[in-house]
Amino acid sequence: MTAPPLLTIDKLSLDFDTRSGTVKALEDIDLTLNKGEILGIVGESGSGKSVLSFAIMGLLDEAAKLRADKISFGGMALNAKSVAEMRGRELSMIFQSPRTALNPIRKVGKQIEDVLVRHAPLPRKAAKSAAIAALRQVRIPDPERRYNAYPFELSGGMCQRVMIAMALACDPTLLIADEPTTGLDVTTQAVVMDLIRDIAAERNMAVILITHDLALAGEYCDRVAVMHAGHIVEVAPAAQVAQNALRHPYARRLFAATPAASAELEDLAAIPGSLPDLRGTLPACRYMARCEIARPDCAQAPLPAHDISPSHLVRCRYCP
Ligand SMILES: Nc1ncnc2c1ncn2[C@@H]1O[C@H](COP(=O)(O)OP(=O)(O)OP(=O)(O)O)[C@@H](O)[C@H]1O
Repeated sequence: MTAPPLLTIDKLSLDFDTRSGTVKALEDIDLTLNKGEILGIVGESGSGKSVLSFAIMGLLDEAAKLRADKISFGGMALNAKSVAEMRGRELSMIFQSPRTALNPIRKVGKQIEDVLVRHAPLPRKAAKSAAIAALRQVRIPDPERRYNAYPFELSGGMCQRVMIAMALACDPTLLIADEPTTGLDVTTQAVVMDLIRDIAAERNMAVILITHDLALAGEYCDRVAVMHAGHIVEVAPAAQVAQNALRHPYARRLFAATPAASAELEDLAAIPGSLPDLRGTLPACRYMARCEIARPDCAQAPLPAHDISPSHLVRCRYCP
């Protein structure tokens, strides 16, 4: 018998009420994540990757209107109360720009200690050695000395490792990593991604990797979900990325715009057209205005879900 998924999301939609109208940021999101699995969520800027992770983490602002048939984590319904209890413990998140996420005037070791004291919870006395162990686990050389460093004394890659140490301090079951390698040079990106992958494997921790970079997701993830304008348009085993076997016209464009193992934002801009305005009336397929195979009935709901295999799903009426 197969184990139930760690995370299940059924029919999640998210609107933001703004002065200029309702932004339909996410619609009909279905997603599962297994224990220990690494799932990449890929799409260009504005496709909804971050708001989806904020929805899972319960970090949405008051203008957000979230609806879902089901969001469950570890067999429990995730609601405002349960997610607040799990955040920082079972559920953890790292963001891009580690330098701005860290407190500039507090030693990095103390910042890890703060997390341990608040969430583990550990007494302050025991937290110092645990913080040093956490620095060692993210392969920071000479962790006893680095415990006393301020963020400005560390490189961007080291700061990101400190952020990872903080996120992992309470041994989460799910880590959401939102563009964790943005702003890092290519070698440091690989070091940080190898670290996340290795720790995930050691701890059987699930990871959601949010990225613009389809090649990176293909390399480090087990499965990849491609997002466009608030829809998940394709979910496939990551091996399909390297084999250029994604089917959705947008996913194929995204692949074509990924020149080698590292796509830059500018390369992704090579996809023709732009994201639709998410306020007002939208066609069922939000990609149709940019799509070379669209037909008039692509505007009609429902947006079909087409199973290529049990692990490969595409939401497109006409892709082969
Ligand atoms: N608080 C908010 N109020 C109104 N609209 C919002 C709000 N937060 C996000 N949005 C909209 O939701 C959509 C998805 O945004 P999101 O930040 O999740 O995209 P993204 O794919 O993560 O982009 P990026 O890669 O640039 O971070 C965008 O159209 C954005 O403008």
